Amino acid sequence: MPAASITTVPVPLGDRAYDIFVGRDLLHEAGARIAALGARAAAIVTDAHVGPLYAETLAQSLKQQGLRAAIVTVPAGEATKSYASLETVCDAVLEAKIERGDLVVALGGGVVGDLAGFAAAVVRRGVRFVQVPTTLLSQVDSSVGGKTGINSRHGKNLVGAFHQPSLVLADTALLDTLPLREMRAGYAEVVKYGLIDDAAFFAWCEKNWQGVFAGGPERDEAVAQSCRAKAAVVVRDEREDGDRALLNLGHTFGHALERITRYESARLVHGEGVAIGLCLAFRFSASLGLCPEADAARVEAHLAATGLPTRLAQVSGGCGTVDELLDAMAQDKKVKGGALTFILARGIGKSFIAPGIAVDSVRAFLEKEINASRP
Ligand SMILES: NC(=O)c1ccc[n+]([C@@H]2O[C@H](COP(=O)([O-])OP(=O)(O)OC[C@H]3O[C@@H](n4cnc5c(N)ncnc54)[C@H](O)[C@@H]3O)[C@@H](O)[C@H]2O)c1
Ligand SMILES: O=C(O)C(=O)C[C@@H](O)[C@H](O)[C@H](O)COP(=O)(O)O
Ligand SMILES: [Zn+2]
Repeated sequence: MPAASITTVPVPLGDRAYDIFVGRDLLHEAGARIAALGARAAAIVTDAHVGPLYAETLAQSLKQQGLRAAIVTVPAGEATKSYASLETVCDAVLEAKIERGDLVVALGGGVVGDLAGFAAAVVRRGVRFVQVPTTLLSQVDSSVGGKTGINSRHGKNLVGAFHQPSLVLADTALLDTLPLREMRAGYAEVVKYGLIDDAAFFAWCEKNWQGVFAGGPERDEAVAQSCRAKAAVVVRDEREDGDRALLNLGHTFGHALERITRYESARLVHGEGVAIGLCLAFRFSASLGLCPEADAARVEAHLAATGLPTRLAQVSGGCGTVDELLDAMAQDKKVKGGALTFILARGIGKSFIAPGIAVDSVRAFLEKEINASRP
């Protein structure tokens, strides 16, 4: 049998440089790659869905390399990015006697990665961590770039730290067990890279999305290309002093919806918020005369074709009032001097950072969007 092909994406961040490996069946050989980091023990943090599927394979692979491995399991879902779960994970990592030279290994989606990464950032004032992302979203986005954190009742990801992983192992075969809803959610972040600055990649997505979902070679290609795109931005601007904010395309609206739906995964998951947010960002840009209406329509048509929500009316249990949406957006991390910053677009692949957006123009746009969706 020919060896499965593995793509390596370097993230050259000086003394925080690391590699992302993308390919099928990386989990079985994960122990050797992780052991090469020189730790003696690892705390594998996972969730209640992923743990039973993959944690034992990873633990065995680590043990074969002579590492001590403990497994810490948290509940699945966005509500787990909380102060309470942070305490649970930090205590469990300490209980497992993980030293500074050891590792926290995040085995799961973005929820586990963000939570475990933040625990690693603060336990003993910083231990190293490895990302083993198991959702499409975490393989193409959250495992790369070092943003870690939890949610607050005030808003998404408002408590956190930049803490880069030491290694990312994206085993695309693990996505074979991912529910379709979560595959779609992750796909919204794939499309985002095309919309930011790569119109050719967006066109590739329109043509190849079914292969990505089905697990053909297109899946590995989409994951590797997304990681290359994200790594390039992170290397330019690790701590979001400038360009990195482009990765927030669709998120000012999306994060507001996640707060309004109280981080209840049954109502809305992050990628669905991003899908609606991407469409809103393009329609808002069109309403300001910045972007052709046809481009906004093309974005919506593609996301809708994959089964993603694209309109506020599709938020289960309601999207809240305009005032509630604006109130949630006021806590966005891109706010400067009280003014909103949006990522807007002059067209597909032509996104830009737009500071100082008047609240009144956002209000008028949202009123129109909400009224348009009334029966
Ligand atoms: N740090 C970053 O840069 C960054 C980037 C994007 C998103 N995020 C964050 O990531 C989170 C969303 O991550 P997500 O979409 O991966 O959600 P998630 O972690 O909640 O995972 C989605 C669901 O899929 C299940 N699951 C995971 N892998 C599976 C597998 N292989 N087989 C079967 N089930 C599996 C999980 O248990 C969960 O129920 C949000 O909190 C978001 O804010 C962070
Ligand atoms: O890595 C980034 O930078 C991103 O903005 C990627 C986003 O997809 C991700 O959802 C991120 O967590 C949002 O960051 P935040 O700073 O707005 O919380
Ligand atoms: Zn995101």
